[in-house]
Amino acid sequence: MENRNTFVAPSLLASNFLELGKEVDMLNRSEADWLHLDVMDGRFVPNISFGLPVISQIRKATTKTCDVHLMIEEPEKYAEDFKKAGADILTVHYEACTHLHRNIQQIKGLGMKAGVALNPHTPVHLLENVINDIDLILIMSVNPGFGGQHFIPKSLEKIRQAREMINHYKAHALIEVDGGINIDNAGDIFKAGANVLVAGSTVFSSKDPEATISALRNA
Ligand SMILES: O=C(CO)[C@@H](O)[C@H](O)COP(=O)(O)O
Repeated sequence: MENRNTFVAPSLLASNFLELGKEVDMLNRSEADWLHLDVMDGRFVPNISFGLPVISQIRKATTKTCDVHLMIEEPEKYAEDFKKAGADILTVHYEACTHLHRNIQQIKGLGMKAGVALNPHTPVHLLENVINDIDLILIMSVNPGFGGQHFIPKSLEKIRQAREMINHYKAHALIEVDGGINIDNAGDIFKAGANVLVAGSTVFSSKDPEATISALRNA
């Protein structure tokens, strides 16, 4: 990860899958820091997106960080496969992991950065016992499963709480925020303490996605 502490990670969920190669080329040219890849299993969330073969192809087409967000049950069964597919960061959901500490160790043992995502109803303090073990907290600012939803305002308070917890425990985890992010709220989200903004529809439905990525990054 580069020596900057604010990043933008466009979510390919909102891209044109028929033109995936061109979309990745656009992201390669852009100031996007990471590519955010949403994997949904139709069980943990009520939607199915894409999986390992698509991520392997994207990996071959970019040198940018591949930030994989698993919205799946039993993520431990697939961690090794996602490493082989090219994930740099693997994020699992707190709500999907009975043995979260073990799952984090597994991901790090495979050589990836480990993230933990929190659904909107899940309190931040539940990560206290693993905060020094993880590289990233992903605060979901919408209920996971779909792009194009509205940012849940309470998420700003959760970002502040996460920042306080990281400072208190002298942890190094980055705070990533995902869902309903646009040019108008990006500045407040960074100000609350976020490091990484994930944006899907704001980037891919924009007339000039590259300019939108730069604007988000400088918000
Ligand atoms: O993980 C998810 C949805 O579950 C997100 O990454 C969305 O893809 C973000 O989309 P927008 O809200 O930015 O359209």
